[in-house]
Amino acid sequence: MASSALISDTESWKDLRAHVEEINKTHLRDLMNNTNRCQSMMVEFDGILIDYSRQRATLDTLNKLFSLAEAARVKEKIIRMFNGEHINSTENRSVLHVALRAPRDAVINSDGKNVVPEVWHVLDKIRDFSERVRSGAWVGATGKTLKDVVAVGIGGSFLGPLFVHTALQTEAEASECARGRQLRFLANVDPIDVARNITGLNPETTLVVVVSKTFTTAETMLNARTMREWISSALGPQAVAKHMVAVSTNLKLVEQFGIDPNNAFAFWDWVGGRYSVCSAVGVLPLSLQYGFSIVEKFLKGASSVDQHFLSAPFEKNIPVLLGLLSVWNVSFLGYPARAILPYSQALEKLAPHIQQVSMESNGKGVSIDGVPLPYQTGEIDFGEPGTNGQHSFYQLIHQGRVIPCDFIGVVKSQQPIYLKDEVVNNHDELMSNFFAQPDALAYGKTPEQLQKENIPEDLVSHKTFSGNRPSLSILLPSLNAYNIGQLLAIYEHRVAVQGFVWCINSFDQWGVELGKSLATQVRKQLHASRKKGESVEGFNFSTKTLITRYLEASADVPSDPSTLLPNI
Ligand SMILES: O=P(O)(O)OC[C@H]1O[C@H](O)[C@H](O)[C@@H](O)[C@@H]1O
Repeated sequence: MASSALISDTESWKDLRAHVEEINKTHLRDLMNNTNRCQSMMVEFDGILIDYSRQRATLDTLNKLFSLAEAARVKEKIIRMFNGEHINSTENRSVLHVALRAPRDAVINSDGKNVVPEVWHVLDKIRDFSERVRSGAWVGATGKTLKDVVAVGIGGSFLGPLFVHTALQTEAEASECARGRQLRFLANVDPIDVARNITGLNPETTLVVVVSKTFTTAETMLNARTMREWISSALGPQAVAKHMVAVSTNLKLVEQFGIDPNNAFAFWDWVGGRYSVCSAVGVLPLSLQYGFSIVEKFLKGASSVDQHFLSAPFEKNIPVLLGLLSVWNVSFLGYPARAILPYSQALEKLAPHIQQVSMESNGKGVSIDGVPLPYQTGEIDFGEPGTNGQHSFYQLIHQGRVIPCDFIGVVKSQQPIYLKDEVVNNHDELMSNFFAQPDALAYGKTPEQLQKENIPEDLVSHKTFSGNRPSLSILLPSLNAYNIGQLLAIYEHRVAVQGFVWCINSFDQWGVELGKSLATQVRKQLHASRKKGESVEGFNFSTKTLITRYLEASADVPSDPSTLLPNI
């Protein structure tokens, strides 16, 4: 395919378009009867079992998707990514989050230089620092051990670490290592988030980790200044050196902020924000909370999937298969959304994290060459743990819109409970739902079945389930640091595969800029109005009216305030 030609102009794409008609003649009820088909639609790697037999696809569909992958040069693009080529062309950068979890002796080049030694240099520094803090060798300004950590950051500097932290919190080994310690995340610029984070914390025993790739993100920098004030107003300005450290690619700005460069943990421009949880962004706060050896297991799990992604043939390659099936659902079957439904409360922050990984990566309108696309890219991701979601939005999934679902289950619970005299144990109860929901979606319930059950005629249509609703099931052996790393890497690479097929740049995010610059204009206005009483100018009627109302109704806000921090 010539670089400016669109993937939708290829024969493979057109073939899949035509194939939809064939698939529309099938029903999952019947497809599921074909054991050979179902058997070929299971794939296993490193303890993880994926069952995609409930996708609205046949083996023929898969072959056609493999042809599409070939037309889109997916294999070549994967290799180019691992080789450190500048596949993020609009920012002229490599995309090398795989190097963050590569073994110490691996060689991964960016711009002719092996980056793995730098990665391990920072990892070793984190191991050393986190051990000193955890052991009490590094203490706060008043000599007390720092047992609590507030990680200040937003977007990719927040969601991945929050996901992993939430998943580890109830894991036996990790929770033992975290005994007596707390890790909190301050993300939103809303002062309420500051209040929530500092409530119950003592500055004397708190370490603040400012996490920002750029060190310019408005929200993070204001929150960092707020936390600096919280520390210095309680302990004096000299305490900042002992109570604040940073993670960034911009070490110059870290120093300007007043953080000792020795206490700054670097990462690199070849790590995208939403792919940065395996850099110091996640590794530092998580190591402070759980110890480096737990976090190293997480990195190993991700690395295992990296190797699989690079080397497994496409028919057995989990991220490739899942990525291609997502493209099938979005671009051919026309399903714009995807539900991420982990049957594990520990995975409650998976969906919010994948929302950024997937939607910021693939929500694009032009090809990587800048050509407007005649097809939609990306999907609308949302999700909640089961069974909570079942009592909330599943109604729509069963009888309303068709939303392909990812069901994620775990064989061994992190926290088993057995009650004498119960029919099943608590985890089996949860898993009963995990196994039942995909079949309910796939098979549905026909009017004939309802009539046999003597359902009153006027209720038959209400109680009918059309079925034929696709899902896939991911079964993890357990949920420890290693498995969490595997799961993360599967989703990261799946998103990349989708972007490779759609021929977009999944690694830039220009769409977040416009809102930021308009906020700058509003910020200037609020400042001028509050300080100098200037009237609101330069906005459309609607925005002007709203801002004016806001200012008038909050006229009691002091124009030259003295410092006020939350006090709850
Ligand atoms: O880590 P930072 O530089 O503070 O960036 C935080 C976030 O900022 C923006 O919203 C970007 O779109 C995100 O991709 C990024 O993760």
